Amino acid sequence: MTKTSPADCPQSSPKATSPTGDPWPAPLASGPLQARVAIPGSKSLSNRYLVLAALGSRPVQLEGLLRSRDTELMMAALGTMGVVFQEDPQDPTLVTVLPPKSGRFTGGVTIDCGLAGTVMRFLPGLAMFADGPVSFDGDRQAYERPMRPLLDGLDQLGVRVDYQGREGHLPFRLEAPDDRSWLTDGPASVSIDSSSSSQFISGLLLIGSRLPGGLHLVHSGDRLPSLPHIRMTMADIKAAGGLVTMGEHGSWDVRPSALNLPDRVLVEPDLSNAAPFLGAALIAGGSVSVPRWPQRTTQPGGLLPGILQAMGARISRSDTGDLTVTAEGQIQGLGTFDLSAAGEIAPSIAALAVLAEGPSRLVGIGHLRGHETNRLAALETEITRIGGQAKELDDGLDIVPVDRAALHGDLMETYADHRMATFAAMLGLAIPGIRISNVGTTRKTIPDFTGMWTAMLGH
Ligand SMILES: O=C(O)C1=C[C@@H](OP(=O)(O)O)[C@@H](O)[C@H](O)C1
Ligand SMILES: C=C(OP(=O)(O)O)C(=O)O
Repeated sequence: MTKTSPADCPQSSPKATSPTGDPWPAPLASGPLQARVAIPGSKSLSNRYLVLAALGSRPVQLEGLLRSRDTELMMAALGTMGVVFQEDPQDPTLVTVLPPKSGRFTGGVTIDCGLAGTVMRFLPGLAMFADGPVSFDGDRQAYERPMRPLLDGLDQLGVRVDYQGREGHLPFRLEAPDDRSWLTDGPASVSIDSSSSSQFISGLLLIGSRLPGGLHLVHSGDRLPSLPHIRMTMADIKAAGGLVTMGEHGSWDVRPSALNLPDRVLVEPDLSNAAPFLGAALIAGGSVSVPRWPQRTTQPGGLLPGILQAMGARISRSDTGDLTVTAEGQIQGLGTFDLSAAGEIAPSIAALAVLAEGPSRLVGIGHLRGHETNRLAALETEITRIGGQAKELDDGLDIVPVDRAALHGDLMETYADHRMATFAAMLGLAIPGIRISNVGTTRKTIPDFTGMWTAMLGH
């Protein structure tokens, strides 16, 4: 094991750079596919396990950890706050997390969130348990992402919040309350409107067990996206020995308890990142398999096989855990389809919808305007750019197929958004002449997207 101390952790933001030249000519599929693609670890699970391990009191070994920009940012941030990581020299995805012995995090530090929602929404809560103020900053583009509901929640727990730019946005500085005696009186009551991101709820649930009287959390908004991600947070807290329950009307109770994940935790592959690869089988025909597809999962990507089936794919599973998508190259439109549970796969579904035979109206995803970029605007612009037809709705995106002959290649923008890059690569399988600007932005959640993509195509 190589020991990494906070001082060894990269302090500057791991950047998403293009390894393959910019722009990248997206490869066309020359025929039906026959590929098996191993998908790296789940971003959402990796960053939850890193945070839960940091909140514990014993070493935890994570196996199959995603190593990409979002997890590097998380590890660098936790390292700055006093967590130590030991990485296996032969396998960087095998990492042991050693939480601070004192149970308190190092304050007086600045956290770089990059553009990672899981870093900017899961780490502010840890400032409650730091021995000094903690400042948060990130990419310029991250300044656009909503933060206020989380910080309002922390304010209700007595945290002093100082916005250093625009109110409700990064950058900001947090200082834990001096007087926490009232937190022992019973569960701390917090009420926030989490309709713009489920990550605010997850970020507060993650620290609820460490509050002396626990937490009673209420969501006051009229809709809540990405419920599977909230259930994932609850399942992971329970796996660490925490006690958390969800009420019927958007409320949660977390009992005070120690959090300790099992000594060794295996991270599932990122099922949302499987979407472009499995979707490729629908576009090009043939079959694509993904190994280690879990039988049961809390990931919203678990909904993917059903969605691809609705678009015309055949789905099969092997005894050895492969999930295989097989198709003939025809794609059915989805009609009106509520994607609120799995908004992060919307760009991949949108690419399929552009090439489908019937229309698709993706709804329940207005919150995508606060993702890495305004994804609804970005998808409309990029689909229109290549001759397709798409229209932003209040709550989603309307995609009407056009004749394939009307679709043409162009230089597609990615807006520093990994999923806009993989969306463009999917279209590039069927539309000649697509070039992708800054394809290296895929490093946010996939260490080597272009390598995996060309290998899938047999190039
Ligand atoms: O908790 C998580 O790991 C995530 C929750 C979702 O956020 P939103 O609820 O903001 O969509 C999802 O889109 C994001 O990619 C990851
Ligand atoms: C919305 C996403 O990421 P983040 O975790 O930065 O919110 C995403 O990966 O699609």
